[in-house]
Amino acid sequence: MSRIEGVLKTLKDQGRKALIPYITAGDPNPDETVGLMHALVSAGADIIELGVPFSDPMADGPVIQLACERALKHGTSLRRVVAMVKEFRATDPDTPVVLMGYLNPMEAMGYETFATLAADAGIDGILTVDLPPEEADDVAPLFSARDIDPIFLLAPTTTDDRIRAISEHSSGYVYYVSIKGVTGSATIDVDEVARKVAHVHELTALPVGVGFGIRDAKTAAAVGRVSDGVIVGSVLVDTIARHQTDPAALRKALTDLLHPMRVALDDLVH
Ligand SMILES: O=P(O)(O)OC[C@@H](O)[C@@H](O)c1c[nH]c2ccccc12
Repeated sequence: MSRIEGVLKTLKDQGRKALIPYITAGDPNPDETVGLMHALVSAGADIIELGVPFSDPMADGPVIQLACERALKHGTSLRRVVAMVKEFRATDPDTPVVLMGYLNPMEAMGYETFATLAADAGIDGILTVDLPPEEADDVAPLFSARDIDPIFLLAPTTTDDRIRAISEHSSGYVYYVSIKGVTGSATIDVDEVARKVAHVHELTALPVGVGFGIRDAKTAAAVGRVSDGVIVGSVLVDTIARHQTDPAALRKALTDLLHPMRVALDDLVH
């Protein structure tokens, strides 16, 4: 059983939901990332989604675009991101890390080299934003062969046939994108998400994580009620932007945001 499957199974047995924060590696600068990852775990993260900064992040809104710019300005390469996970892994053997990224840097490195380095660093899952699962036949097996879970996105417009095909290529969990549009959008319709996620659950046995548009504890709990986990990105990245120059204030601000989400999700158990 992979580290991701293990964590999700334990949570499910406890009736709890996964809290999956996203940050961009190298933002505000590469020296901060590993410390921020540990801070996220202390605040209640079950899995960390770590973004590989990219110059043309089509699926991202302005908040994460700027994070990518900050990280790239400081020379955050894919190789360096993998090294950050290795450093994190040395002191946290338990918390799964999902690397989230666009294909271009992985392709430039070579998928096989990337998969080998990722496995060696203790990366648990790889989410390739712009790899259509139909074209994943060549890439996903390189990850699976190294016990790395390939994770794919499902959108509100994804047809049933594609949901089935995508979940066949996936392990760990599938990521349901709650809205049409880019990351960091303001509002989500929780009832609509509930209907869609219930439908996805009928088509796949994998756990379903939901992301896009979750900015507060109340929404996290409402989405957690109908899914297996919530992914929270832009609101955290925005906080990083506002506290770039003060690492202590940054960690406190991140904790103040994330911990109430943990509490709200765990309150669902009762
Ligand atoms: O930022 P939001 O709206 O909270 O959504 C999570 C999201 O940031 C994270 O999972 C993510 C960042 N970049 C992405 C690109 C595609 C899919 C998902 C992502």
